[in-house]
Amino acid sequence: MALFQLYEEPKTGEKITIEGGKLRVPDHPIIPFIEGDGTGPDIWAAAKRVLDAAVEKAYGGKRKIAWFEVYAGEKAYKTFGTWLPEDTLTAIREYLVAIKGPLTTPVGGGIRSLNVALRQELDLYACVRPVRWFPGVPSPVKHPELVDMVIFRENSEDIYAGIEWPAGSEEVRKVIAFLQNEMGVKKIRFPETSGIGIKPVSKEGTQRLVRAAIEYALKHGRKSVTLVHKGNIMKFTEGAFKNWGYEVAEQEFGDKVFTWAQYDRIKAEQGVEAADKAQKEAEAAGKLIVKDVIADAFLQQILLRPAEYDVIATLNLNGDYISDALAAQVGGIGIAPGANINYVTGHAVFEATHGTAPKYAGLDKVNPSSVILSGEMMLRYLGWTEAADLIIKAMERTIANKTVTYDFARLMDGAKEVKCSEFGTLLIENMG
Ligand SMILES: NC(=O)C1=CN([C@@H]2O[C@H](COP(=O)(O)OP(=O)(O)OC[C@H]3O[C@@H](n4cnc5c(N)ncnc54)[C@H](OP(=O)(O)O)[C@@H]3O)[C@@H](O)[C@H]2O)C=CC1
Ligand SMILES: O=C(O)CCC(=O)C(=O)O
Ligand SMILES: [Mg+2]
Repeated sequence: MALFQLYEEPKTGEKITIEGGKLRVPDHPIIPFIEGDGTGPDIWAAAKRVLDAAVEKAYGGKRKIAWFEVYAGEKAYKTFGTWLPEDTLTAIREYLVAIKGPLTTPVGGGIRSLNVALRQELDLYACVRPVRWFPGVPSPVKHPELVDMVIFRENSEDIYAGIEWPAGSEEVRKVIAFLQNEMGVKKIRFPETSGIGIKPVSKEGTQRLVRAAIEYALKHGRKSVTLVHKGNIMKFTEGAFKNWGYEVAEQEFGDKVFTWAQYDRIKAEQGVEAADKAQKEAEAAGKLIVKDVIADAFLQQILLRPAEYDVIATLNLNGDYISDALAAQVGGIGIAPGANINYVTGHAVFEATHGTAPKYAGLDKVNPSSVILSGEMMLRYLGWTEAADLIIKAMERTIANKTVTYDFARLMDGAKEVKCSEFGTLLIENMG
């Protein structure tokens, strides 16, 4: 039986596979891409040229990506009458690694997020968003160079999962009646006019995310993993995230880590001096410190004391807010990349942190760096580090030359504003 109902199978290229937890990447891997809505076509066009040029330059034609266009969002709806064709999910399941532009989600009604649907359907449980500063990028803070964090955002649960019912509906009446009559809930302030959303947070979901964050931190020699939560208020979801996070750290990583839960136990038994001493010894021994902070305090501390934070592990909605807030400190979401990954199956969809920026659609104006750097993450994920390094080098040079898109140009003295496509061309020129 044919693999696809709507698409033709790619005629060139080979499948990326996974064996014993390790990706096997052929020289001509088939990589599905989704162009995206709004500014998606502009930034994707620039990104594809840059990624192809980096691979060509790094491997002199020996390696080349076999791009395979798959559809989602407005283009899918116009072409096939459906927002997210099953074929698109099949393609990503089959070829393992994909990259996408942003997709529109209407507010307050209409279709549910296709971005979230892709993450849920493919169980891409970790949303990984590195935030670093490139010298010369305009920033609202005095020391943007101190921001060097990698956010691990849980990607499959939380209030973000989309389990909710609108005010006045038959469904919401049933849920509210159940809560009031069977669960003894008396705290719904306006039951007649409330919509209800549900926030599932599980031990499995938390621990696979925190495990991925700790493994990443250990592999890359990072100093700490911070669990960011609002566990003082949402005790059994966000508070449990913190407890389960410490549990997986201690049970699975043993003496490679020192946790603040351990610190608290030593403090309770032997006093604060002994706890401080134990933490200092752990730091001196190069152990990874696993700590936690309440989300609102974290948002002010990343502005005031960013050097104290490194890898961040957090829940879905917190991670969404933190991604954009941190990106602002290093120049904005125009340069904020990301990946949605299942570290067990190897499935990964790379995408920018930002959305479709609809007011700029078709103007060839916005910054393509976010999707280009998502592609750079993808190349690294494939093990094509030489090509990835070329992109970083080109990005550093192009920004240092002050030839930048509108978002940087408006805040940079003496900058020359270039179009989205021109920025892509400059990156290619600056790879040499
Ligand atoms: N993963 C995804 O596909 C995502 C999709 N979305 C969806 O995108 C749509 C629009 O969302 P919205 O809240 O406006 O957020 P956006 O991220 O699309 O845009 C907000 C602002 O961010 C700046 N910006 C965004 N992209 C770039 C870029 N490439 N270069 C420079 N600046 C950029 C612009 O700022 P300025 O106005 O200052 O120039 C823009 O107005 C919604 O439907 C939303 O659901 C949102 C986030 C993620
Ligand atoms: O899916 C959407 O429309 C928004 C998603 C989002 O903001 C994000 O994942 O950061
Ligand atoms: Mg977001």
